[in-house]
This record gives sequence, C-alpha cells and structure tokens, in this order.
Amino acid sequence: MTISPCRSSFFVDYKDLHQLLLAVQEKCYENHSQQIVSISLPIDFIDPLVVLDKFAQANTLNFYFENKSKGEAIAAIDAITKLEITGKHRFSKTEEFIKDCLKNVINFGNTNQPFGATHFFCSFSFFDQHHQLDYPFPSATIFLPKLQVAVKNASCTLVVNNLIHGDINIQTILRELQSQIKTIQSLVNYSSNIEISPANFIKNQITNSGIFKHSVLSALEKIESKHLIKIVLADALDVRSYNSFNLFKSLNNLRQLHPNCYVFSTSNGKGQNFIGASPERLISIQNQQLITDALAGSAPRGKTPNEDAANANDLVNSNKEKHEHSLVIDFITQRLSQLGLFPQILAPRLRQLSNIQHLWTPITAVVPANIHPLKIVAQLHPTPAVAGAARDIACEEIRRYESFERGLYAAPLGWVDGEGNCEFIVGIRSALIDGDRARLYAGAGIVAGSDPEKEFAEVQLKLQALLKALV
Ligand SMILES: C=C(O[C@@H]1C=C(C(=O)O)C=C[C@H]1O)C(=O)O
Repeated sequence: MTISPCRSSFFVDYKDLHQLLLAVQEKCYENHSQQIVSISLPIDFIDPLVVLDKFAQANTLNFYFENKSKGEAIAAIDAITKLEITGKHRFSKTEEFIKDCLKNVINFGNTNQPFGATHFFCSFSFFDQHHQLDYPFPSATIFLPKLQVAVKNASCTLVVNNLIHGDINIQTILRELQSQIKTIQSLVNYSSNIEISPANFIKNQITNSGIFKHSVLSALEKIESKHLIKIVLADALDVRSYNSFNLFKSLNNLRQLHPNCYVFSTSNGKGQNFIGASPERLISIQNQQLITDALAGSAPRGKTPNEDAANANDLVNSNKEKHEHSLVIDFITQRLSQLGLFPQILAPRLRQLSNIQHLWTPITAVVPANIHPLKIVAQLHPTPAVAGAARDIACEEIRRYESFERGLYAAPLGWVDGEGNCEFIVGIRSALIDGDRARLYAGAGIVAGSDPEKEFAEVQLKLQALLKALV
C-alpha cells in the first residue's frame, strides 16, 4: 500500500496524482486487474448532511451517520464496489469481502486525517432471512463509497475512491475530482435550515393496542412457565404523507430533536431509505479499544425536574428494570469472553434522551488485531436488548408474535475501516421510508412483572418521538 503526500485544505497535487493513476493503470493492464485508488483530503468545514442532500440520488447507495455529542458525522455517497447478501453467513462474507477489497487499495493524500482512507458502510437485517419476500433491503449490504465526507470535531475530510482498470480514462477521473471538489467547496457556507414542523399524516397502526397487549400477556405466560426469560416485542406504525418524505429535512429534524442519539440513514439504491435516531451502540472500536452498551430498562422523562428525578429514581431502584438490564450485561460479557476478550463492566448510569431514559452500562474490552470487528458484530447481534433471553427462543417467539417483517429494525448498521476501527449501532427507533409512505418501528422488553399497559405506552412514546421528526 503506497501513500503519496497531500498538503493543505483543498490542495490536491494533481501532477502527483496523475502520475500515480497512470502507474496504477499500467499495472492493471499488465495484470488484467483492477485497483482502488483512495484519495483522502483535509477540507474546509462542511456539514456532511448538506453533502448527502446535494449528491445522494434515489438510484445509488448512500449512508449517513451522525453522533452530535461526539462531534462526528459522515456521509457516504454511491458505491464503487458493493456486496448484497441474502441469507446465512452474512457477517463472515462481509468480512471476507472487505478484506479482499482492502488488498486492492492504494492510498493517496492524507490518510491520517480523521475518517481518512477507506471506510466500508454496512447495514444488516435483524433476521438473516426475510419472511416478507418483497422486503426492500437484503439481509446485508456493504459498500465502499465513491465519495465520503466526514467531520470529527472541527476537522473535515473528503475521501474519493476510484476504481482503476485498463479501460478507464485517467483524465476523466481527474476532471470529475476537480468538479466534485468545486461543488463541495460551494457548499462550505451552506447551513441546513431547522424545520421542526410536524407534517399531517394518515396513520395506521399495524398491531393495534389490543393485539399488542394480548401478545404481552401471552409472552408473560411463557415467561411464567420458564419457556422464556425476556422477549422484546415491537410494534410498527404505517403513515402516509400528502407529499413524499424529505430525507434531508427529516434527518435534520432527528438531529435537532435527538442530539444524544445516533442519527442514521441508509438507502437501497431503489428509492427506499431506512432512517432513525438510536441511543444504542452495538460496538465501537478505536485503536483496539472496544466499547459496547448494555441499554435496557426504561422510564419516561418527567414534565418537571421533580417528576423527572422521581422517574429516574424509580428506574434505578426497580428490580424488574434491573433484571431486564442485567440480562443484557450477562449476555454481552459472556459472548465477548467466548471470543477470548476480557470485558470490563463500567459503572451503571442513566442514558437520558429527550423523551425517555434508560439504564445504561458501558462495557469495554481490548480487541487483539486478529479479531475482525465483524466477528464481534456476529457474536453480539441480536443482544437481549432487542431480542430477549434465551435469545434463540426469543427470536422464534418474535416471529410468532410480530405480524410484520423487522427488516433493518433493531439490527447492526455502521462502518468499518481497514485498521480494525468501526462503529455499529442498533437500528432501533427507526423508519422505512418509501416515497410518501413510512413504516415506523419501536419495541419494548418484556420480563416477569411487565405491565402490558406500560409496555404499550413505552412503545407509543418511542414511535411518537420519531414521527415528530418526519417531514
Ligand atoms: C427495542 C427497543 O428498545 C430497547 C428496549 C428498551 C426497554 O424495553 O427498556 C430499552 C432500550 C432498547 O434496548 C426500541 O426502542 O425499539
């Protein structure tokens, strides 16, 4: 892997780049092969969401990921190479695909910039097989974008990936790069407008309150008879708007309304988008330091500081909520240990979001270089935070109780780089957007002592928070 220099903001040494591209092409001719040239440049500060809005097309894959509290946002547009998988072994196939691609990458420019060099964007579905045959996303989608713009704190990086082979016109690549940089430069001072104006929808609850509460009661009987310890039951809400949903405005609303969450969106290149604001990180790995969240056990935020503190107090002292939470900690620590890791459980805390608060225990571990992030994703997904315990029985029961396909709901979604760094979140509090239609998803964990009314109210609270953002 060669790295050529690249200097200040928006400075591209086109002469160096031209020579590199010609040399790469020559090798491609000789070997009848293809190479990926990844160009990383520091750029002036720009909002990646504005870049997404400018460049994303309905017929291309794209991805957006933002964590406002960490000062990070990343937009990935169009794919130079992709893998779509339906069925089993999707995590190991993804790992293989990424490793194969990385063998063919030549880096140019400043790869040490935050989010410099190649990043692969991945979305998985909850189950490895869909029951709904026309569900619009495969069980796994992985792509290396053509264009990636990322912000970390005040630093902004552009990555342009190019596929080089014998027949490609190098001059065209250079011209395209110049034109992309010009367009991006023109967006530097563009700020996204805040538009929190809830739209008017026609709504249709998939599982009505009666059906949902009946499922909770039935699940409680199975818990009582020891068939299960916990199950996470989700509900879906179908809405139809008078106009097509606007991805950019909806994401912008989500980040204003849920600044402590991960705001995300991913597309299938056929016009559908899966978006949401999730508080739950599956794993992030930075320089071999892994962190994962055990997040389960909930209470609404109070309307006054006193009510809020009382709700928080009830939550941290509730044996039922603590039991629900500890199932997740136990599962995560066990599964990480099975991989040979030594998980450290940090002090429990509250995760307070705009509408809801959760019991939260971060768990850390050091990841040896030989364990690929996707092995850990495969080992953890789905945790009892979104499935239940015992997990496989809970998954079977979920299929029985829920009348809709979970699809990408409650599944891993994130990025991996070539150095073993990654960030995957759990796609809860999410919606599948298709033109003027959206299906919203949210769920709640059921354990012994759960109250069907309260669980239903919790799910509605989560759905409403999402609905408020869609425009
Ligand atoms: C399943 C969801 O959330 C999960 C369920 C929680 C609970 O029941 O307390 C809390 C956080 C998440 O682990 C969802 O929001 O869809």
